[in-house]
Amino acid sequence: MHPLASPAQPLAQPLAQPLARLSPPEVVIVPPARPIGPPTAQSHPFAEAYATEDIVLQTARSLARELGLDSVTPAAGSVLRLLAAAGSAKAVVEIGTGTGVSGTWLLRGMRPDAVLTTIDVEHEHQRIARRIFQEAGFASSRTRIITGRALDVLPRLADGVYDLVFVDADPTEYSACADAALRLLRPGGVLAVNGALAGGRISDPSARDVDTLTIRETVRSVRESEEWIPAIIPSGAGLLVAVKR
Ligand SMILES: C[S@@+](CC[C@H](N)C(=O)[O-])C[C@H]1O[C@@H](n2cnc3c(N)ncnc32)[C@H](O)[C@@H]1O
Repeated sequence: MHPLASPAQPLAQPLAQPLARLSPPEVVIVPPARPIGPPTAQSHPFAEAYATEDIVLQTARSLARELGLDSVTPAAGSVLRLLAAAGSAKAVVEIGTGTGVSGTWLLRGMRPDAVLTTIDVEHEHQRIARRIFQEAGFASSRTRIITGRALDVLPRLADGVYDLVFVDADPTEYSACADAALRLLRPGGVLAVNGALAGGRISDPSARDVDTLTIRETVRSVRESEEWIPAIIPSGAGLLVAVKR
């Protein structure tokens, strides 16, 4: 187990050494030779290699792998950073903290005074993410880390004040999360949903598993809604992005 993942080492305490020196060789990963994450024909190797990750992101990604989590790929992370920067994002909601890969990319695009509200049902994942955000240089005031199920937490968040909502948790809840995003976002705010290509199954009519069906329905309803200006970005597992009119 990676030292940062050990329950015996409280992540709330500051690191005594730089993160690079804490990482044993087996978890210090080199930039990928092929796309990370679920295989998709659309995720281009050059786009993945173009988005380089530092030791903090590499460590967060490595810890996610140990926990069996799929983090956003570097290319998808760079798109999230771009969306946050393009919108001068001051308030962002993330559904699915994981170990903090996507959160770190988002924070790096957000304004210096911006706050990331990140939700996850697993406290253990968030304990690691909190430490990753700290190691990435973000003050604790820059993150609001809420433990709970997305559909329980989202109704408690304020209407119309968020610049970006990123969804990367339970695919069967994607439609409900997109509906919640419409309420949470200001006009001109952006929704981004990870996994929009459903692992390459999105356009395969014979794929009728519950995750694919829900993702397909979310992609369709966002495209047909008068309230969104949508696009699919085929980076990583695929991002459904949509601007709220
Ligand atoms: C794919 S991982 C997120 C990865 C993260 N976005 C990243 O790129 O670093 C999905 C996360 O969603 C969380 N999750 C699953 N179902 C959830 C739910 N209903 N509400 C909140 N979080 C949930 C899991 O515990 C897991 O940490």
